[in-house]
Amino acid sequence: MSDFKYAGVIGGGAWGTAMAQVCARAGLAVTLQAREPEVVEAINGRHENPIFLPGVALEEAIDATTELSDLAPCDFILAVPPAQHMRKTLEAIRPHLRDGMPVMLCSKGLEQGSLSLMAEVLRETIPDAAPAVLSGPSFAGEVARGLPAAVTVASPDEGLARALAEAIATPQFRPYLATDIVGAETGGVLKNVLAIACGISEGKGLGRSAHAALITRGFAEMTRVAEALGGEAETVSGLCGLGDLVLTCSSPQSRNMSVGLALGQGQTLEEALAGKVTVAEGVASAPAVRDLTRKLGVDTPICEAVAAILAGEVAVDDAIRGLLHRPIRSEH
Ligand SMILES: NC(=O)C1=CN([C@@H]2O[C@H](COP(=O)(O)OP(=O)(O)OC[C@H]3O[C@@H](n4cnc5c(N)ncnc54)[C@H](O)[C@@H]3O)[C@@H](O)[C@H]2O)C=CC1
Ligand SMILES: O=C(CO)COP(=O)(O)O
Repeated sequence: MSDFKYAGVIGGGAWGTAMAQVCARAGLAVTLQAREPEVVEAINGRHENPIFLPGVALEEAIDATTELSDLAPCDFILAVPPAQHMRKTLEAIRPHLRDGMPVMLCSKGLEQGSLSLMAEVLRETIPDAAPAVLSGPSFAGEVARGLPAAVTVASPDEGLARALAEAIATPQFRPYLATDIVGAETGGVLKNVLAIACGISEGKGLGRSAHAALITRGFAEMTRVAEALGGEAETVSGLCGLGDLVLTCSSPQSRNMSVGLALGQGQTLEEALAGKVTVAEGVASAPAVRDLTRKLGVDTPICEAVAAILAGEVAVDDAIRGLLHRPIRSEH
């Protein structure tokens, strides 16, 4: 049995709310910090999050607040803001955390500018935190409704990964353990960019064969990037890599895939994102992934094509033509 009894969740979006739900179902006390007072009011008063997770009845045990200081007594933190806001979020929570606080990073993105994964951002902002990563195929709506899901919980401290996993596990939410946080994070970053590619393919009506080719060649890109960053191919072959790639590339429930779908159907990026309060992380991560892989000298043609389309540097049809006209090469 884990000693963790009290979880603090930062971020009242769909995934932060779903993770608070998981923690409450696992029997933990939970405080969820959200930026929006109306989200806090709805969670505490009506046990729902109508802005980011509409239509889901939330556990009454979830206590919401706008104040990061209210997370001070927690045994561990789940950090779930959009990746581009992770640094300032961690800087803001830092004064309220005790030394060595376990922080489980649940966001999936690469920081623009620094080209840092979230664990690097954590190391720079709260150097004495004990890092962990939670990632895997898990749509917030499904998880929050109690449908089954399995994820990777990774930490270089195997004992911490186990303690966190045991604390949050329920019969519906099954964590597997890993020690490779670089691999675990890289999978989550790239699958979002690759899901945009799959959405574009779907929107253009390119068929199931193209879809399978994109997933497979995208997985090759993911593996190369993870290894170049010091992660392991075995990690990305698991839930946090291949598993999440398959999920996110296969359902318009994915915000990333649906952005791609809209682009493939001829919308501009501005049109595809118009009026959305939710985040499609691949849009912000794609240029950072391109900068990083060029720096690393890793070949990622699909991610490059997505970055170029999103930046308006190339038309969708030209990007597809470019991918299909690459020189014939060895598959492995
Ligand atoms: N929704 C899902 O099914 C899953 C999402 N994730 C990851 O969780 C992370 C958060 O995504 P969601 O909870 O889905 O978000 P969301 O799209 O439901 O909501 C947007 C979130 O962004 C926050 N936000 C907006 N502007 C901000 C700012 N300036 N500073 C800080 N926060 C700001 C909002 O308060 C809200 O919490 C992302 O990295 C995503 O990839 C991971 C697994 C599943
Ligand atoms: O990460 C997710 C599922 O594992 C959610 O994907 P989207 O952010 O594309 O909706």
